[in-house]
Amino acid sequence: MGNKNQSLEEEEDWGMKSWKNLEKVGEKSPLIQCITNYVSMDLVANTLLASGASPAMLHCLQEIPDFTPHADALCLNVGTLSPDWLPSMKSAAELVNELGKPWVFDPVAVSASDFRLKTCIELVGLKPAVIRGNASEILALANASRDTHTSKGADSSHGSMDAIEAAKSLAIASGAVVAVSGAVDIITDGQRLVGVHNGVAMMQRITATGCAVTALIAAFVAVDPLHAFEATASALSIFGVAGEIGMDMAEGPASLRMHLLDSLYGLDQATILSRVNISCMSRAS
Ligand SMILES: Nc1ncnc2c1ncn2[C@@H]1O[C@H](COP(=O)(O)OP(=O)(O)OP(=O)(O)O)[C@@H](O)[C@H]1O
Ligand SMILES: Cc1ncsc1CCO
Ligand SMILES: [Mg+2]
Repeated sequence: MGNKNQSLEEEEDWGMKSWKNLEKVGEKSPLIQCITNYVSMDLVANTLLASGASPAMLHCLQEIPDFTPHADALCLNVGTLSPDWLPSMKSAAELVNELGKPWVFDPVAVSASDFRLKTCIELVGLKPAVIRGNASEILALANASRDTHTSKGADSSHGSMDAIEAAKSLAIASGAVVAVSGAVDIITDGQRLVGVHNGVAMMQRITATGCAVTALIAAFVAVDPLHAFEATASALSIFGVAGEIGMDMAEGPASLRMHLLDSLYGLDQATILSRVNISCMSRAS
């Protein structure tokens, strides 16, 4: 009985936290600089706009000193990595660090090549506030030094539950909050661990939904930088709820993409309070 009440309170609390974070994004319209892959640029920008944030897809090294100080958060994504973008990524991350603003990292297909793996390890060294990947990516990043590469592409060949220990060890080693997306999204700071039970499987059939939710995490962390763990879980849950509502109207991936964005734009407090499903999974010892 006690436990049941406690878990009910936690669920209500997460619903309200998620709503408050989304409301703050709408009120403050944080400016999110995204250095992201070519595939994802459109969906990332439109996801941020639908949530109330303001996207800027600038990646030119010469523009970073002028522009990046105006950003409220930075999102880096290595999906279509090339050596000429790397100085921009590093310079932008270093600048936001100096300015005390958060940045969020998406290690897309981290084990596709040695160059990408080395780059991702270097970027993790630049202290992202949050790292979000699918299970294969988080496993590969956490195990990088042990050379246990398994999946080379952008899609996951593991379930998120397979990556819980990897996520915890990556969080402890990097100091970042680590999120593993999947049927249940896992979020940990190395101590706390929650699962987000929102979303629909069809979201995997739209390219760059992972990249989009990473950018949404950046917007949520921008408005609550001292609570990156809560901001990350909220953003994943809100994006999942938008997917669930979108799926009620969708006939396949293309219409889900449209309805997900419309649903994200239209979310209200009552819907969020009734649908956010985040539960405490364990406490690391
Ligand atoms: N089986 C599932 N059931 C419900 N939601 C899911 C499922 N799989 C993924 N999602 C949701 O889809 C979104 C994208 O997660 P996914 O793990 O597919 O990212 P990804 O592999 O990095 O995608 P991409 O690289 O294409 O951007 C997340 O919001 C996640 O919660
Ligand atoms: C399919 C794909 N390839 C490189 S980036 C990307 C988008 C999903 O991460
Ligand atoms: Mg991805």
